[in-house]
Amino acid sequence: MVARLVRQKPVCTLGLATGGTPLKLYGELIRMHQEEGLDFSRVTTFNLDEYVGLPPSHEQSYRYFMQKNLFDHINVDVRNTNVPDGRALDFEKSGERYEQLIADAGGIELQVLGIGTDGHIAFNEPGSSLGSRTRLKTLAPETVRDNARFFGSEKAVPKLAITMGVGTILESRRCLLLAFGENKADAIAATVEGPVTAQVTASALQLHREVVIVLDEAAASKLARREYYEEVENAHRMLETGKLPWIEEA
Ligand SMILES: N[C@@H]1[C@@H](O)[C@H](O)[C@@H](COP(=O)(O)O)O[C@@H]1O
Repeated sequence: MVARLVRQKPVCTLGLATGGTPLKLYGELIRMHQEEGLDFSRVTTFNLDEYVGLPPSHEQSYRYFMQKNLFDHINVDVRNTNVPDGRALDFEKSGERYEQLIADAGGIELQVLGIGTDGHIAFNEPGSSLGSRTRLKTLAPETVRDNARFFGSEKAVPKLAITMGVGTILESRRCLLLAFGENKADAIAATVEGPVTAQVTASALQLHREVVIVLDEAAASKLARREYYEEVENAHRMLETGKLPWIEEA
């Protein structure tokens, strides 16, 4: 989906995420760049979020993550890559500036998303306004616990982040939500089949006009309507091949 967009629309704006989840996707984009010449030279990127207080050189900062896992290996112009400034002095202004940069770039064409175990997207923790914009956010205790593995201890995890808002994400033209592993199963079930609620900010995606969700079996395991989703996949496959069995049989 990402590669198709970059091929079809070389001048485009991507929204990117961090965390373990999108690593395979980034690895594949790097491979496609190196082996197939996938061209990122005119692509602009906006990342979802950044920890407060970490300089770009800090190994756990999201800027560092993006350089190491994607930007340093493709031909994107680093000046066209944007990550919220975790060391801004005035977070309100900095958030507004980030929103303006996104607007100036014509909005985000495709937003890549992971999901927290509490159902958050970016760092929009439970209780975040579904209309929120880029701003400062306090991390929930479960997020601090989840991320302690990267920092060595819970104490070392930054407790604040600057993050795109749910409202910002809802304005992207398309979203690609990725979730893998059993620990995401509850959050995915709540996101897809639960009510739209600020307690599970990913559930706001139910209001978005175009979201594709890619799951492994484990992350999908608590969905009640799995059989139907499999039918949807089959139907898409049928459309691709142009073969509709019920017409052939008629
Ligand atoms: N702010 C990020 C989210 O954008 C990400 O989706 C989540 C899940 O991370 P992982 O993919 O490592 O499970 O972690 C952090 O909270």
